[in-house]
Amino acid sequence: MPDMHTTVKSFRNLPYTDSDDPKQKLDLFVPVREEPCQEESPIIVYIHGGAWRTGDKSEYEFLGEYFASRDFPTAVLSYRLSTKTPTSVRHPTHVQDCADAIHWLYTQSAAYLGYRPSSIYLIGHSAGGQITGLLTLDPSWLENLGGISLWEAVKGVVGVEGIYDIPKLVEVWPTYVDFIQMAFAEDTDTWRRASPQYYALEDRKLPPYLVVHSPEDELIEVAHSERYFKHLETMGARVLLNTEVRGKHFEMLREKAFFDIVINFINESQLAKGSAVE
Ligand SMILES: N[C@@H](CC(=O)c1ccccc1NC=O)C(=O)O
Repeated sequence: MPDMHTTVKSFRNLPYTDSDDPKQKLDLFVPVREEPCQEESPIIVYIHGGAWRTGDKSEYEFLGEYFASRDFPTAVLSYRLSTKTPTSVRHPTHVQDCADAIHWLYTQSAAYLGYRPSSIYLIGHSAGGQITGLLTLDPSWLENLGGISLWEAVKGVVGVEGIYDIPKLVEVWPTYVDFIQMAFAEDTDTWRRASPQYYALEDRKLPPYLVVHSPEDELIEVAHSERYFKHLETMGARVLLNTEVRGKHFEMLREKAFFDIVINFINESQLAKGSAVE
């Protein structure tokens, strides 16, 4: 783990809806500043992976701690998983929960941050990459959340070893059909509609988008990210592909190189935003 900088205060298990389901909660990691800072930092939202059936925010505290120590308040989300067969939780519940969490952060997190976050950066790993992809490419998710549109507040997206094309994933890895059916049922049309690869933005500009994939990923092939990257390139100006962070599917998240490229991406996107001529 890289060195920490700023002291971090954390707030755990904040419920982001009225439900008392332990999965509809988030942990918030906030940099403690000695002096009020000039500019409001953007907030990072981390959406974990685990094939929509495993994983929990508690396993990714290290990411919240680290990004907050580098002055970025960070929310690490849990969302309801598709664990049992037959399952009651299926797509689009995962995406809906994460959209609800983002809405909560916008409307309620000022009590913890001291300001309302108007710039949001989404990071999604693996199954979380599917969720962040849909939140970005299907704007209906972040629009009309309690009468406000948060789509424009998303200033950048990082997809990390994401699942973007479910039919293709199952074609390449036939055994994955088990967890895909648990989360998306059997209908391959639903698989397609749940895949960011098949969405394109019309009349809007794609936010800056970084696609990261370790060449040592043992669970998803780099070509999966390359195809998604090519698709994004047709829609946006600032789309980046990085295949330099080493490490296996879950291990690469702890690499210093991973933290560095995410922080660079956010800093550069913030600068580009400031100088953008609209
Ligand atoms: N540990 C997971 C497996 C998993 O996470 C996974 C397996 C293959 C391809 C992608 C995966 N995760 C994506 O979120 C499970 O037990 O279902």
